[in-house]
Amino acid sequence: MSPKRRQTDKPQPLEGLLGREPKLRQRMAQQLLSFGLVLANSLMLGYAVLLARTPLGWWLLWVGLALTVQLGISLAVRLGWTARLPDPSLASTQIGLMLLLGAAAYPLSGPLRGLVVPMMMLTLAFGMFAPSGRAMLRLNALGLALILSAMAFDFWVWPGRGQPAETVGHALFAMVCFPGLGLLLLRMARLRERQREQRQALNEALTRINRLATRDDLTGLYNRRHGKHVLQQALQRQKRKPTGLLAVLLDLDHFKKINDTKGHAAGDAVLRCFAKALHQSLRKGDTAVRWGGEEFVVVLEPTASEGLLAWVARLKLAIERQPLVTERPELRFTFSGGAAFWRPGETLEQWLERADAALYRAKAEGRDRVIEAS
Ligand SMILES: Nc1nc2c(ncn2[C@@H]2O[C@H](COP(=O)(O)OP(=O)(O)OP(=O)(O)O)[C@@H](O)[C@H]2O)c(=O)[nH]1
Repeated sequence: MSPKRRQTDKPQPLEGLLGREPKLRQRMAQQLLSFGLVLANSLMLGYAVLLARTPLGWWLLWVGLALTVQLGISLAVRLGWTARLPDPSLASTQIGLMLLLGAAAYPLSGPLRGLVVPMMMLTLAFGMFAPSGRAMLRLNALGLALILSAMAFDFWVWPGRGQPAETVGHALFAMVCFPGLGLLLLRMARLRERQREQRQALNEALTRINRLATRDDLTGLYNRRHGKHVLQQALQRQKRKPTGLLAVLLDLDHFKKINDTKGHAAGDAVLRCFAKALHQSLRKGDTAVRWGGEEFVVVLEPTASEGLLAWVARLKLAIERQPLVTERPELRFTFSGGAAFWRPGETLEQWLERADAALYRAKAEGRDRVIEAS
């Protein structure tokens, strides 16, 4: 089991509340933050409503609606209902509804109504979680339109309640601060987007580098260096729990002739074709390595039901079925092999030397055969 796997198997803090999957946990952490904001706003509005002698029923209605929005969205996110949506944390919907409630708080807050503008700006700060910079700007414009409408409504319903200059001051404050906050958040969204792109490019580069370091360019099989490492690992596993491991050294017959008579490109095509057949003939857990030139190493974990001969037959059949062989019969080729079971105590080099000696015998005895080392 890999260390990464073991780490995710560990119980996570607050797993029941936040979930297990990292992205879900991140979304739920956002929800907790927003829940705190709803509670703080409710308390602040309660104080403002008491001072203004606004009927308490309005405050209760406001708190009821705010908690319904908050709990409803948190529940939908936690249960994974939103996971497939373009905005899985429902940030835009939640911010939009909270802005509406924020604006509704303005006429309820009497002398403290000026506090509603920074309260709404705090809600807008959550716009950094909106799916795009454009969505965030739309929310900003919506917030400004709502608060200005709430101010106009307040002034129209209770014209004598506050100084007109005070309301104009609030409006000017909102008109400066909302777009300012929007621009700042937009800048942040762009930086995050660039960071995301750079991370993706880095991951792609790492995958490419990893492939270049471990794979053979022509055939796509493991290269010799990485193949050796994989073979050593297989040996270590055998030392702990010997289940039987068979190495087969394979070499194409008279490959030089193909190169000399049909050209180097045809030789390359034959190597690719052989690698593909090899790949098709192997089972999960078996390893194929381009050892060099036209030489390959295969490590098989033989089962009771299938031995070396059965695998060789399958490889030959796979070669016969390759389009290169069916379409260009003049490129038909054979291979020779030397096979050796690993013996306890043997090093990789000793093991492969025995396979090599068996391959030498296969060549000497007329090629197109696989011989098992004694
Ligand atoms: N086209 C191509 N040829 C390669 C590549 N790597 C090695 N070779 C050629 O493989 C040939 C190997 O030839 P030899 O070692 O003489 O072996 P052979 O002709 O297969 O003869 P036997 O092994 O004795 O059956 C050489 O001509 C190399 O140039 C490659 O990547 N592409």
